[in-house]
Amino acid sequence: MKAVLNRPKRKASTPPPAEDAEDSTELKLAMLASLHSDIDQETLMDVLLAHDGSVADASASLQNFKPGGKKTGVIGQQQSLRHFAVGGASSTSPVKKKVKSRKGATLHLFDPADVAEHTPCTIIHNFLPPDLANDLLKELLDEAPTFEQITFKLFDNVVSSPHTSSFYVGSTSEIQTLKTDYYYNGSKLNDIRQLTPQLTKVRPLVQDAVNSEVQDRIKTTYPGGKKLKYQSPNTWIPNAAFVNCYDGAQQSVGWHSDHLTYLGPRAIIGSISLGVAREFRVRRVLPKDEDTRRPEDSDAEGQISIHLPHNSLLVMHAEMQEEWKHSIAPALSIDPHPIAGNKRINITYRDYRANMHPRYTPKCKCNIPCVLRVVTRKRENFGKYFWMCHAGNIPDKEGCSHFQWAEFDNDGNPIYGKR
Ligand SMILES: O=C(O)CCC(=O)C(=O)O
Ligand SMILES: [Fe+2]
Repeated sequence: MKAVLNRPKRKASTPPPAEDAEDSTELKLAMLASLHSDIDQETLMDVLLAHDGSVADASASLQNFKPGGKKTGVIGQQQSLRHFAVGGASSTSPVKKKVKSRKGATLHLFDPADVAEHTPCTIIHNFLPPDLANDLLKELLDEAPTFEQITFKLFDNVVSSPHTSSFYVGSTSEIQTLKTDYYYNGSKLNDIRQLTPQLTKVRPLVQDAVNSEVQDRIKTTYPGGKKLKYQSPNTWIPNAAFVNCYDGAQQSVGWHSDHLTYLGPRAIIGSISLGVAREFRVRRVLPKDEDTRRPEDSDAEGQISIHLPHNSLLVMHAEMQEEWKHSIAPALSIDPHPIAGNKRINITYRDYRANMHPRYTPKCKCNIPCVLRVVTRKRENFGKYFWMCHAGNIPDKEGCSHFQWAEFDNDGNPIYGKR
């Protein structure tokens, strides 16, 4: 599930020490966002930078901030990057000249060909038969009032993500297993539900579409048409669905990447959007070592906004969780949806892998199964996976400093050598 910016400060630990600093900007950003939920993340980031990373100073200067001047917040300006490509709007071939993101500016993508070219995602518009999409939406709108906000520990505070969600699996025995064996942010989850009739009906359609998108992606994008190291060659089977509800323009989810602990490396996720159209922002994560940082890196980290209309399926491909972060940005305005009003429902279908069950994964000194993470800060170990203690995410608990490198075979199957 997601790593919703939930890294508390830890005491000195075993390597890689640079990971201690990981996400510190995002933590600060999340803190500011929870204090100023009406202000968009781009502005928060600018203000944070202008105050040399001091949350207190940035927050003080935001007390009198009036949202509105900088951005319209309205989705729907640009149609396709291909209109700007060499060869003009009539060209049907893919863009040859890469249009890159720029630091400080958001590149808005609406066209599936642009999304496939510039991000690790592909998108299918009008994915479900219209009536099925509406039935699924109605069913989940009925469920949503009982969803809860996810709370997480940020430094010494417990904060809530500004949206609600719930977690669904196929059978009562799976619910039981998830409740007793699995940990999220160091604790057990209580709200696990059985897949609803429409979620069950849509599941095989998502499975087929995602597997076929993955095959296409391998052919068109990865060098030599070969699957990536660690990418599973197995059929992707969505046995869990995480459902989010965003009620109104201000509800959002901060920058994060989804937890790999139960999905394994190079996880694939199929994400359906229903109701109000919102912006899904993505940005690349590059190593932050001062000495090896290249000037072009900051532009490559510029944010890209993917427009997610009602009844679209977004596939997050292999490199998404390791090398990119994503968020649902707060909007300044939204177009109400005829069925959902101001609400957006999102379903992320996921494949919980049997060989990543917590009965197999390493345990830390707190006797809790470790969380799987990936190095993103240091160029030296960039992309290497490791297991670490996440008991520190539990309010009032310290956690231990357990760390060990994680090993996988070429197909992404874990190798559990020493425990
Ligand atoms: O609402 C969305 O489209 C994304 C939700 C998300 O990132 C998550 O559930 O991890
Ligand atoms: Fe996510």
